[in-house]
Amino acid sequence: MATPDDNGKGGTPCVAILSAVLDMEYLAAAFREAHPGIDLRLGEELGALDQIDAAVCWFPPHGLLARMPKLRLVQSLAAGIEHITADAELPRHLPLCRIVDTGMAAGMKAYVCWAVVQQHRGMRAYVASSAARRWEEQPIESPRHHRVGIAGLGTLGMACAEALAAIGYPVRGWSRSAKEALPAGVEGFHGTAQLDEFLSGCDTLVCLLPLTAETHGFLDAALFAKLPRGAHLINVGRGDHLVEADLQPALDAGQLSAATLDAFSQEPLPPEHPFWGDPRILVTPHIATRTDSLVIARQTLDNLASVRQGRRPANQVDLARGY
Ligand SMILES: NC(=O)C1=CN([C@@H]2O[C@H](COP(=O)(O)OP(=O)(O)OC[C@H]3O[C@@H](n4cnc5c(N)ncnc54)[C@H](OP(=O)(O)O)[C@@H]3O)[C@@H](O)[C@H]2O)C=CC1
Ligand SMILES: O=C(O)C(=O)CO
Repeated sequence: MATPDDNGKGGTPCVAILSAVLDMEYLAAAFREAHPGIDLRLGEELGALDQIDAAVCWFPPHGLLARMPKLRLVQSLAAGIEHITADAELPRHLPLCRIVDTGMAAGMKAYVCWAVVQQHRGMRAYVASSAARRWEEQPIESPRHHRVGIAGLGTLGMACAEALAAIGYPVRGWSRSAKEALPAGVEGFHGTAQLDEFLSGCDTLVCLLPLTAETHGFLDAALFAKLPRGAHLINVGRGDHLVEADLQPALDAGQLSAATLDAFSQEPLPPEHPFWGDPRILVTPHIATRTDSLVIARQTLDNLASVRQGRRPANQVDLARGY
């Protein structure tokens, strides 16, 4: 029988917020708002590990989850989960869930549309001409003539495809499996057999794949060679999708014209990294989108309640598939 304290979800939840790379204090208030009285553990204050029911993670310290014997749920605070599955000791029998959220999709749509338009319309030139008080037009090409391809037609890729089609770009998407229903103006491709055909029609290529064994190093010289000459690359997936050493040679050769990158193999991007200061490369510091803290807290607590009630939690990852 549920008590008022447990909100009908089976006892006061004990939730750990774990990260080896970020101060997670910012999430605490949202968890307390979502469940006043929650037993929250974070930072150095994890207490008895055998009391923890659920762990919310962003690059959790390796080996720690395996030392929580009563753990029932591993929750990524992000859409991606490779930062958790990289832990060789991850208890793989437990449900691992990720965040799926309309607010996150809205942020990604805004970033990707901005990234496409800023390059296609030459918007960066206006920053310079404005500073120099010059009234100077860049060439205006109709979006109808600029084909945008999205590798990864999942929650975020599909939202971006729909948004780009709505502002007039011919859009194509590539996924592992065939899509039965696609938004108007979006053409679908799937599997390795259709990859080359997909790439041949991408004046801008957006990477929105999850990072898996199959997609690691996806953006390499061989792939760039299959794009139309002068294509623009946008990587909002993960840094390790890109073979970083292959990017500047492709730009030097004119095979690519520009790159807008939000994710990097090493974050923060080290100060000596050659991408900094290259006028053809626009670097943003992994800010394409974020999830509202309260959404993370609510999805975690709902998922823990589901697990406690013997139900499948929402947005559980298929660990065999890797996403
Ligand atoms: N920069 C940022 O701020 C952020 C980056 N991200 C990144 O975006 C990624 C995508 O998120 P989301 O859309 O929610 O993920 P989803 O799991 O919803 O979608 C993944 C898509 O990739 C496709 N895919 C996976 N593996 C392959 C493959 N081997 N070949 C072809 N297609 C493949 C899937 O195909 P199918 O449909 O057939 O399953 C699916 O269409 C995240 O994993 C994360 O890395 C996410 C949020 C913020
Ligand atoms: O949700 C994700 O996977 C992110 O990268 C958020 O920054």
